[in-house]
Amino acid sequence: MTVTALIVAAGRGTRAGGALPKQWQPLAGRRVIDHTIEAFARHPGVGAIVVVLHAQDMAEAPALEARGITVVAGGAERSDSVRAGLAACTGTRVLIHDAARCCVQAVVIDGVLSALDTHAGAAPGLPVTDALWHGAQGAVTGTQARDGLFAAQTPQGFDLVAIRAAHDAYTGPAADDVAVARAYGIDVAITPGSADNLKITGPDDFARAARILESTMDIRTGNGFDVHAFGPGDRVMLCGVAIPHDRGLKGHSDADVGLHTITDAIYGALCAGDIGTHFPPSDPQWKGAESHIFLTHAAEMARDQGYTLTHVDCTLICEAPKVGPHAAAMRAEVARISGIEIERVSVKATTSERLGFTGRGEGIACMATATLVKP
Ligand SMILES: Nc1ccn([C@@H]2O[C@H](COP(=O)(O)OP(=O)(O)OP(=O)(O)O)[C@@H](O)[C@H]2O)c(=O)n1
Ligand SMILES: C[C@](O)(CO)[C@H](O)COP(=O)(O)O
Repeated sequence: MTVTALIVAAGRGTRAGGALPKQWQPLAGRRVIDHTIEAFARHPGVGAIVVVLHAQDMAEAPALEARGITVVAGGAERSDSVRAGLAACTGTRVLIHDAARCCVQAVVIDGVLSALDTHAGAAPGLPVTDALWHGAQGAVTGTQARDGLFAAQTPQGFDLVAIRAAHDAYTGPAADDVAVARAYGIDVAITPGSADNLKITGPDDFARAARILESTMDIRTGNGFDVHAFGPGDRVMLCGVAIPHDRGLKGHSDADVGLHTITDAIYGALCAGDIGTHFPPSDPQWKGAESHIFLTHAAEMARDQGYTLTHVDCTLICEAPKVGPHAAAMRAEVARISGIEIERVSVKATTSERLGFTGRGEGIACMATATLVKP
């Protein structure tokens, strides 16, 4: 059974407020929609992902498509967006999910997929546990029995052919895809929902979603420290930038002490040894190597293990050369090599007040930290 996750993200998020529609707002280190996509991308039962975007957000499409995601334009109502997305789905089953439910856990997806073995439709629901009232003008006007009532969540899963036919036959507003399915006669099982599977709707929901995501995240910090001695030369490589100097740095590779230290910080966060583990100095192929090779390797290793590099802080310790005039270029180079935004990279420098080996101008030391996050 091939399952496509259909993530609807074409709403404007008017109730949530903010400068951007809620799915594009930052939350716990990445955008809301990225958490949602990641939840399905890492689920072993999901074979393909279709994302429905608002026409004004189509500039985001190439980056999503580069991740193997199919992107289509949505419509004025949620049901229009679902219909547009269903046309692009492949396989036999579909999980229709709100981009705004970015904390969805694998166990909720598992429950829906299992129920689809015996039903044409399945969706998570939470039994209502609070007392229910009718109200008007700030006063209670009646009560409502809660027996048999559920709060509906997504993903709502269906046989693809059946839900396409149901949407084609449906007219008028629909609270969700279960309503559309039932109107067509599709039998829908209720599977276990989760209080954590909230839909970001109002401004306060961002903080709640961040707490949920952060409580399950694997957040790691690694540190690195390296030293290279000065030797003959007319420039030094620091954080990928060649800086004219009256001496060079000695080393087996290009001796870029900045990139070596950041690379070690990432390996440290991954508990993956150090630069010498992966690029032994005894191996002649790394003689004179450009150090971006090492940082690229560490950053890819982190990505392959599901981590996002969210921050790098690097401090160079030397009396000379002066780092300040080159710090912006260094940040840009570290960001480019590691594949992250420049705003996530800090490069700064200090002297050691003429004390010690750096103070005597015998070499350059460097320390760095790297933060990795896995949702
Ligand atoms: N025309 C629409 C409307 C909604 N959605 C998506 O449907 C999900 C649930 O809808 P809701 O929470 O109501 O989102 P918005 O419509 O964006 O919110 P608001 O009503 O506050 O504007 C969201 O992921 C939203 O992006 C969509 O794809 N197309
Ligand atoms: C589909 C849904 O998430 C089920 O709870 C919900 O109905 C969609 O959000 P909206 O606020 O009703 O548009």
